[in-house]
Amino acid sequence: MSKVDIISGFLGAGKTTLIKKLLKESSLKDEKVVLIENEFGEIGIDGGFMREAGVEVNELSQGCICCSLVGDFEKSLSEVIESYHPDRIIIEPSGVGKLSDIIAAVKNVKSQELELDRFLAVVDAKKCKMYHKNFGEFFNNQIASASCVVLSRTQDVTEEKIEECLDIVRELNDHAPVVTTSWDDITGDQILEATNNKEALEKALVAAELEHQHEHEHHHHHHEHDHDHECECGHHHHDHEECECGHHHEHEHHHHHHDHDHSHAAIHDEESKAYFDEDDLHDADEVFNSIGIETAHAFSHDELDEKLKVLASDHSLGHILRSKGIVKGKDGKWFEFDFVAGDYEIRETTPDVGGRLCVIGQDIDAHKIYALMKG
Ligand SMILES: Nc1nc2c(ncn2[C@@H]2O[C@H](COP(=O)(O)OP(=O)(O)OP(=O)(O)O)[C@@H](O)[C@H]2O)c(=O)[nH]1
Repeated sequence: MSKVDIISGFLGAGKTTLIKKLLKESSLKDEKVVLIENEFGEIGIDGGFMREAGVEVNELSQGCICCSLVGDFEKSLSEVIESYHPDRIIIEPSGVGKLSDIIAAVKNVKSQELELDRFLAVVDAKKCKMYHKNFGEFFNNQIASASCVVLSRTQDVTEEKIEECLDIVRELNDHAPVVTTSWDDITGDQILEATNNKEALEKALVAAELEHQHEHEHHHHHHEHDHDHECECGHHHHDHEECECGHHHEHEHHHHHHDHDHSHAAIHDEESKAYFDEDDLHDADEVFNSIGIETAHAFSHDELDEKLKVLASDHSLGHILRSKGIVKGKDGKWFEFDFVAGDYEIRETTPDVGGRLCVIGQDIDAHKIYALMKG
């Protein structure tokens, strides 16, 4: 029997950091664990880090999170069970994945060998309010469907900010225990202990089912009305479906009618209006885009710092929400960096097989970003 934990959280919330902490400091370290990551981005960055920690990583291809997830993901999950018979499977969905979709996909796997154990939403206390306003469709779904909510970066914010974050969480989810203590002050075991709540799990399953039904009905409606396509082969079918003719039909982006200048401002202005209409549901790849860059350039610390500053401040590049990477430095050094909605950090690290980075955001200008970050 393999238990399944899903660790969701918006872009850069701290999912990978939390998983590492749990694997190191909690009873999970004595279990045979397989991690499944579903990265939204062209280059897997975390894979290398996690392999260092001795965990199997099975990265799924990027793409439409909602639809392609189901095919690829269920197959991947079944394969993992058959090949490894792990005690536990930890699923780290893409930051823009909807938790209710992942839960539904896991429930779809017809295996007696699976038991859903916990669904976490990691919520960045620093960005909670802004994400709630601007990306509620994705962000709120993760919180609403969670059996436990773990706030991250609470050491960086005021008590008021934590309260504000709690209010947002409680508005969406009244059953999940919420961890508000800074991760530096508690052990992985304490966090894991807080997430062992069967009653919250039952309620989360019901909440996720409702969220999913809402999505599903919407998708049907959506597809029936404006997303059916006639393929060159003469077949009529929905977007995202691989036709028997082998053609994959890119969906059309009907939703990009937003005023870009307004939205550029929106992400930096907490009081601005929500980006989406409440009832208009989207797939992640209609809303977010990403670019992966491989580079052999050796960056000086200052140069990298300068480039990340530009990424944070130059709105003509688009709304940059997340970037991470490993790049070669000068004098045999290597750097890894993390950029989350305007905040970033650069750390020295050990050499890797090649420099690579990814940038994820909304309406991003891939050419400009490439020119900036390639080196
Ligand atoms: N000290 C501390 N660092 C945090 C916390 N949460 C996130 N971080 C840092 O934030 C950055 C992003 O964290 P990740 O764990 O990579 O976030 P993620 O959710 O896995 O990111 P994606 O996979 O890109 O969505 C890293 O530099 C972390 O060290 C926290 O609560 N405490």
